Amino acid sequence: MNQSWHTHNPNGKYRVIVTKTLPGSRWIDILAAADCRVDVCQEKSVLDIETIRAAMGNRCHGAIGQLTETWGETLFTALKAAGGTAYSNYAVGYNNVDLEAATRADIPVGNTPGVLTETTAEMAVALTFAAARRLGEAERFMRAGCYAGWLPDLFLGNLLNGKTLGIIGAGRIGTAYACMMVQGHGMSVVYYDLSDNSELENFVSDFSKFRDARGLPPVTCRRAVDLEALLKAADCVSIHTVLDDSTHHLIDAHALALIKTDAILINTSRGPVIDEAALVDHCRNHPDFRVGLDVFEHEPAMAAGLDQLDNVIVVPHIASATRWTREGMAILAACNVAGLLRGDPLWGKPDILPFLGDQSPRAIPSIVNADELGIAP
Ligand SMILES: O=C(O)[C@H](O)CO
Repeated sequence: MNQSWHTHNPNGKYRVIVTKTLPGSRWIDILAAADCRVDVCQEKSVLDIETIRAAMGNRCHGAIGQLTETWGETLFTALKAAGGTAYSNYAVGYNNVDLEAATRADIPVGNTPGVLTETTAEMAVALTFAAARRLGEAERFMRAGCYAGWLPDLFLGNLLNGKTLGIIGAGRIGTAYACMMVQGHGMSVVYYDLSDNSELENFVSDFSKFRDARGLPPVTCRRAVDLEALLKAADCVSIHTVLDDSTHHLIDAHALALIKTDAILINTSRGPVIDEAALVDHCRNHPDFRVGLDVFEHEPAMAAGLDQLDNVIVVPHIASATRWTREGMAILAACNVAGLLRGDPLWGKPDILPFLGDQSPRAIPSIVNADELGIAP
């Protein structure tokens, strides 16, 4: 351990390493109250596997890692050998974690659901409007001193009200985003998912009745028969799926060619769901096609040419970046590790917010390989 690590509660019985400083301080109190010594890496750069393994040394009971790190066979074997029995990702997504390797090492993997839902959905909304109304281009134009007076055709964009929204992945975040766009902007929804989302369908149907009573046109929600049907129907496609083998490059050149040429494409899930080189080509050839990206295929790099495209707005993977959410993620990750080390039961309820109250429940909020390990409630 060198000076880039900071230690809290040095005499704690368990040793937990945390590979980045996390927002807030309550997460440290939670781990300290569970008798953990907490070693926190102060480096901003992404830690490689060797550095993390060296930090574990031969005594490490738990770890909190980042979505930018590859947690696979090497690290889980090392964690187990160091006496480790607990890992939590500081993220809801866990495509950076080899769950089979963790399960083989008998290590439960925690994640941080429930506190990112609205925050990420709000960013998807922000990107949708930024793309539809060309905010990036218009702001660059203003800052460059190009504004010479109001014009009838200056930066004409797309009206979303009354249009069709295509949701790829109607889970927690996709559903929250869909509700915001239906309720706020009168959009109808077509979604692509492995299962029916009757809650979303019922919400839209009830909201349509509310609109009807006010003399407003109906809104509808239906599950697409396949991805092709969604891509052809939508005026705005927003990606909310997990990244796995089945969704890698789900949006490739062929899929892009099916989307309306003046539609909007938003991605706040994981970069590799889109073939980014194909997207650059598509945007070059279709200037009215507009895109908002929070995530990138080879993060932090962008595909060559992406940064030159006026019809693309890009932000640096900040969809969950509100103080409340990032502090909440830290609390959930700490509760995952503290609860595992203490031998608490799994929470098993969908409402995760009680963990953010003054007194977190004596339970483990969320373990993604609980079934595989046979520890599901
Ligand atoms: O998976 C996640 O948690 C987000 O991508 C980062 O907050």
